[in-house]
Amino acid sequence: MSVKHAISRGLELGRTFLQIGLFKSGGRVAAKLRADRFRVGPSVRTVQPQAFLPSRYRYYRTSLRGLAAQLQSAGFRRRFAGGSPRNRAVFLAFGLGVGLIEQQLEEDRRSAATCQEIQAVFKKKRFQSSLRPFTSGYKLDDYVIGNQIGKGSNAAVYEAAAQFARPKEAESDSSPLELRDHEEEVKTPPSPACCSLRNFPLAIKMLWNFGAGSSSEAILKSMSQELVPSGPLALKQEKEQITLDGHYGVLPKRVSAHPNVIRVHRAFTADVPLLPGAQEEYPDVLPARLNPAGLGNNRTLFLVMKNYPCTLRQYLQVSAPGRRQGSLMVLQLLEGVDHLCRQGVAHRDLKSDNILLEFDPDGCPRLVITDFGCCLAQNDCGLQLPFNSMWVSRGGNASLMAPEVATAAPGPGVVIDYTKADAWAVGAISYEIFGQRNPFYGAAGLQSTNYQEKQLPPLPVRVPADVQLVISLLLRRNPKKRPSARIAANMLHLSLWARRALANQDSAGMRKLADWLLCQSAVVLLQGRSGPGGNRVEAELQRSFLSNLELEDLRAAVGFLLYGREQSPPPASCCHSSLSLNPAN
Ligand SMILES: Nc1ncnc2c1ncn2[C@@H]1O[C@H](COP(=O)(O)OP(=O)(O)OP(=O)(O)O)[C@@H](O)[C@H]1O
Repeated sequence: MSVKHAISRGLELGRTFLQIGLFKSGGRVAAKLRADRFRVGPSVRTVQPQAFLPSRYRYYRTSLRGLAAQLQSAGFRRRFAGGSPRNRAVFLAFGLGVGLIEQQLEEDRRSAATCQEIQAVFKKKRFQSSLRPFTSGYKLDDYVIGNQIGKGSNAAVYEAAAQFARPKEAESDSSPLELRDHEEEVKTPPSPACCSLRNFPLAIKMLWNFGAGSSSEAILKSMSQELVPSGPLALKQEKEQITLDGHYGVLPKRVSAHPNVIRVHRAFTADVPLLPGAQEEYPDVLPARLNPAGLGNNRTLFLVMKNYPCTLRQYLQVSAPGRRQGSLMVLQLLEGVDHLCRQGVAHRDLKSDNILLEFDPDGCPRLVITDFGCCLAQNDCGLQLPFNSMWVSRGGNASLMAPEVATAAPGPGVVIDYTKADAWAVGAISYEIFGQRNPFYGAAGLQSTNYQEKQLPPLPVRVPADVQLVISLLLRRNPKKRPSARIAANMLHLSLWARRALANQDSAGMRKLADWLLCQSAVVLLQGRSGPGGNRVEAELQRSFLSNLELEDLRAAVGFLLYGREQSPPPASCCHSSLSLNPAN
């Protein structure tokens, strides 16, 4: 080998190591794609695309660090530096490569530290529920119950009010409980629905009790999933103690408050009352005391929540969200799902009826995931459900069951992983948000068990390309190739707010992104300080993003976005690939 050849060989190796580092910066996916085109010489292990899948990727990163250390060690130096000019040349070139790797690693460390610091600042700012702490409301008599506002297959929901929850205007003294939302000026003109919400700011869900018996403990145990979104004071303390210590087993996991997840403020058992419409609409589930032919038990569970103006389904029947508003709605669902996922909960029954909707002071829809009756919230096993018998429930709504759930066959050792199942359902619901039929509904619709990705109908052209990309990735059959709710949410965040930082991704890309993150953090902190702006949907979303900031997830999101843009570059005349910062869009 000539000296010239040795130098070029050494530089090639140096470049190889550097490039692997840079690939990492562009995100695993972009790296994987570029790796297809990238090969090094025969004496060095060929870098295969799958090397960039998470575990292998980590292996390479660790190996790189080890290799860097090894190269710098005295023994290695002696071996190369002391030899012929050719060896010295190789060593120098290696040294150059290692220096660059070190530089890259240092940059990584700085970016990771920035993310951690930002996360720590925003984690401290916990989401405040709309109800102030209060001490009463643990019995049905504490509430005035109005009209029925909804009914499902397991419950009827009624509007309700309580002395301690009356609207702010009616208050002369400071009540122990009030709805914070009333503190804000609502800009929308008053409508009958709005008046009803003012008179009845709460909603009470009365579960139908067939088989749980009539003891409070048995009811709480058999309907325990409904308690997953309940706050720490939702159950009366003695009740909580019984359920925690008694032989009925422990309460399920409970998730912390989040702007896109329903909050159950009170949960109690009481005798089933005869509420408006009961005899006509659900006579069979009434107890014999109220209907001699009824099959229901005498007592049941009641949940007290905030009363929302409508469900997502009802809203979409009368409104067509624009491209930006639609994207914000999809993003909220992803944030809600990510919040559940992080706390080991899978909803398993996401559909537009189970998503409630209200408006922020700017009129932007705020989406709230509700009805946890089918959720998976195991105290120990996380999101993996042993599926050893056909009697194990996979969840609700078979049409929106992710392929890995719908196709699972029960058997010994079989486990269903729900980690990305709700994210898949968000992908399907996104079609409805953008004015399309849900492709998995109806006799002629696709089946999640056997659809092919190419059969998915196209979304309207007005849907931004990045959002189309997110939706198509969420509907990937293979959960390993599907982004998590967090990564999909990050993609939308970046598309909405980091367009400039994302443009021209190069070796300084991560630095640009880190700078943008710092600016964004400052803006969001200032918004929070300047009053009600902090309650706006966009501000809540930005806080969610920053409080969950992880470098790896961010890189994966960048990688997916770059991959999407590489696949279908936007026409020069339009900027549909990302969402303009102009809220008018
Ligand atoms: N907090 C609320 N505010 C306003 N309306 C609500 C609220 N909670 C529920 N509803 C209405 O009541 C309907 C039924 O509620 P929910 O979905 O919780 O009942 P369910 O019987 O558990 O439903 P499913 O048939 O999906 O199991 C909802 O679709 C919605 O229209």
